[in-house]
Amino acid sequence: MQAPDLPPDEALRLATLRSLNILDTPTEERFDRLTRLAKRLFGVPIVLISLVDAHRQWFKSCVGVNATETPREVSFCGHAILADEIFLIPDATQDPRFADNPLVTGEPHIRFYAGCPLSVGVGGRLGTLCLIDTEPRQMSADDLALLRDLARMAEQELAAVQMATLDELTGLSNRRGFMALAQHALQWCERHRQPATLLYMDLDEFKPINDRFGHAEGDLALRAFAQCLGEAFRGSDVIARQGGDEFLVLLTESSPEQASAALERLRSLLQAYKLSSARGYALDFSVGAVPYDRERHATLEAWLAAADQAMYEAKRARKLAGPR
Ligand SMILES: Nc1nc2c(ncn2[C@@H]2O[C@H](COP(=O)(O)OP(=O)(O)OP(=O)(O)O)[C@@H](O)[C@H]2O)c(=O)[nH]1
Repeated sequence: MQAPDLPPDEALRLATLRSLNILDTPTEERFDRLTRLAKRLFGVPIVLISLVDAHRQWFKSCVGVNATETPREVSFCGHAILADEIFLIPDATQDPRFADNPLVTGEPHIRFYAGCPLSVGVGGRLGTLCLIDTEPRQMSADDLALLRDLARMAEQELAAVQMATLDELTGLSNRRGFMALAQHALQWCERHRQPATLLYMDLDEFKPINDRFGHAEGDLALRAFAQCLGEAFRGSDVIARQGGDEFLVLLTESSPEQASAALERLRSLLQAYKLSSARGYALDFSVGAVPYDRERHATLEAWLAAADQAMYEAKRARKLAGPR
């Protein structure tokens, strides 16, 4: 048996998959409708929407099997996500990569497999819509086109899941997306005994920008701030717009000193933006920076509350100090 290789973009692929916060969620009619439809149209006993996680494939939707996941190393879908085209195995018993695969020699006795990769944006191939039969079979050009069409519909549903985690104005994660990504990032830091710092930021004097220059200018300012965040922090940091003029950054593998250095970078970028854009206002912010402490922060929510409180105190101190 040949276990599937890892795709070159595995890290981005897994980050995208996890940011959807879809793994281990309950069944949903919008996905089940597609697998049922494919089962009827192709007359196969098994159809799956399979998402390929680090060590397993997990089924967002499945008809014809009771399992909800299998190890990645025995999965056909692990192979199917390595290329853009449909991965077709007319008879697994005749294919040296699969003839002794336990899913072929045992339940569910796979003979035929056709998996169309599913992508969302540029995040890589997250999984497949796949057809499985216990008899060998072939696919016509029309069959292949139909499977592709159904896969595009599954991708649209996945994209809708992704949209629910994004902030439309800035393109950053929204709070929901942040909670999902931050949970994974924090677990990673815990496992690898790495420090992490949470930044809770609120723009200063943002309302006057709206009031003086209009809401559209306020939107532009929020987008400019988001852009500076993206440049100041690492690609692996979790950056989100919490709502209104509040932003969150979770810095992983970062000491408090490294977090301070990143904040200094951000202030320099904002200063440069002010000078180059000449829009008649500055973008400044108050921040609460709280290093992760497993004793004090039992949950992500508790950590966020501590950073919110620290931000509030920083803002109050700034207001007491008067205009700068
Ligand atoms: N343009 C724009 N404005 C927004 C958006 N969301 C929230 N706001 C405005 O952001 C402002 C946030 O209020 P505050 O945080 O109290 O304003 P502030 O002037 O920064 O106050 P301080 O934080 O005390 O300095 C409100 O006026 C909201 O109407 C948005 O998506 N676009």
